[in-house]
Amino acid sequence: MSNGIVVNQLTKQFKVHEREAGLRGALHSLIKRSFRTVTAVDNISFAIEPGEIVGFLGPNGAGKTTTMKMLSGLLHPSDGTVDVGGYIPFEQKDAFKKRITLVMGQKSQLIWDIPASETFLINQAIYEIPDAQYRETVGELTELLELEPLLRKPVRTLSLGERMKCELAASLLHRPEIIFLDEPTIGLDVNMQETVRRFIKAYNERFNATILLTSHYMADVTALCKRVIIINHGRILFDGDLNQLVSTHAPFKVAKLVFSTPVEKKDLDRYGEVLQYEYPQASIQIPRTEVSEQASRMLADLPVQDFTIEDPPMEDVIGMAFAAKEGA
Ligand SMILES: Nc1ncnc2c1ncn2[C@@H]1O[C@H](COP(=O)(O)OP(=O)(O)OP(=O)(O)O)[C@@H](O)[C@H]1O
Repeated sequence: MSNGIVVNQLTKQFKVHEREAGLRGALHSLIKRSFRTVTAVDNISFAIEPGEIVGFLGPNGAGKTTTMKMLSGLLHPSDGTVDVGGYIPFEQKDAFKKRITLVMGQKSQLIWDIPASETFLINQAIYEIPDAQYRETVGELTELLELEPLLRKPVRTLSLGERMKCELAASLLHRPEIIFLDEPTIGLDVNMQETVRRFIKAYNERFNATILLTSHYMADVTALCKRVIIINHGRILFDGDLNQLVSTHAPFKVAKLVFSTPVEKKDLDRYGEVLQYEYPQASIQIPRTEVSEQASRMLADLPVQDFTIEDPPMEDVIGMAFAAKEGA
């Protein structure tokens, strides 16, 4: 059975009730209701191969959550078709629900006043997980996520990061092969983000799970996703290799230098565009094709104490991709 996803010309429109401003408007809208149509997802198509981890990126309100809800069967599409692991999600078949999961960083399925281990038991019953498989999976997840000290505490006493780890475990007890992760690291500190990221990668490798992930943290995307789909105003702006996105929209790298003695700013201009210079540090933007030549010149000519070459921040690359499309 395939774990792939095929989305074809998918659209979702919401009808939103519009109320006129002020008391008069409020009274008027009681008598005559007017509606506006919001197109949250606008004719998108893509396919995801079994075992792929794809980053689903875009600004607030772009249509990411609405798409994930349609893929997991919580929302009915207005138009178009969706095939997730061979199922039509909105039919909500039990066999489909056993193969997928949707984790939303901003929402919790754990019951607040009882320990996470008891929510696990509820999920065991809901997903009809046989005892032996349940014990084995809980054991694996407990080890991978270091849950041992957390499982018996009431959920309300856990930190945000601890709760997210339990949340992931609860969502994965039935070993779904297709996973929708909507901001799984939101609000977590850097160490916990890293733990969750490592876990997602390990789960993907262990079960060859297909994963669609949204995150506003670019470190999640660069660590986990070879491919990204960028969406804005419900439409796909880019679908492809992350490296290709970077080289198309940011055809340069940034050299970061630390000097042992001061240098003149004008002496830096000849290597590229100086983004910032305040002794002892400088950042210089260099076209990708010239990086090795300029790097060896700088190391030979300047009193360099420390030197690194970096890609521009992903946030900037995505900003450039948006700007290029909107200007096109
Ligand atoms: N139930 C709804 N009723 C009306 N409009 C909605 C509904 N759900 C979403 N929308 C609208 O659809 C658009 C897309 O929203 P969606 O939540 O899918 O965006 P998103 O990309 O997930 O954003 P974020 O990063 O903020 O979570 C927004 O304009 C939103 O206001």
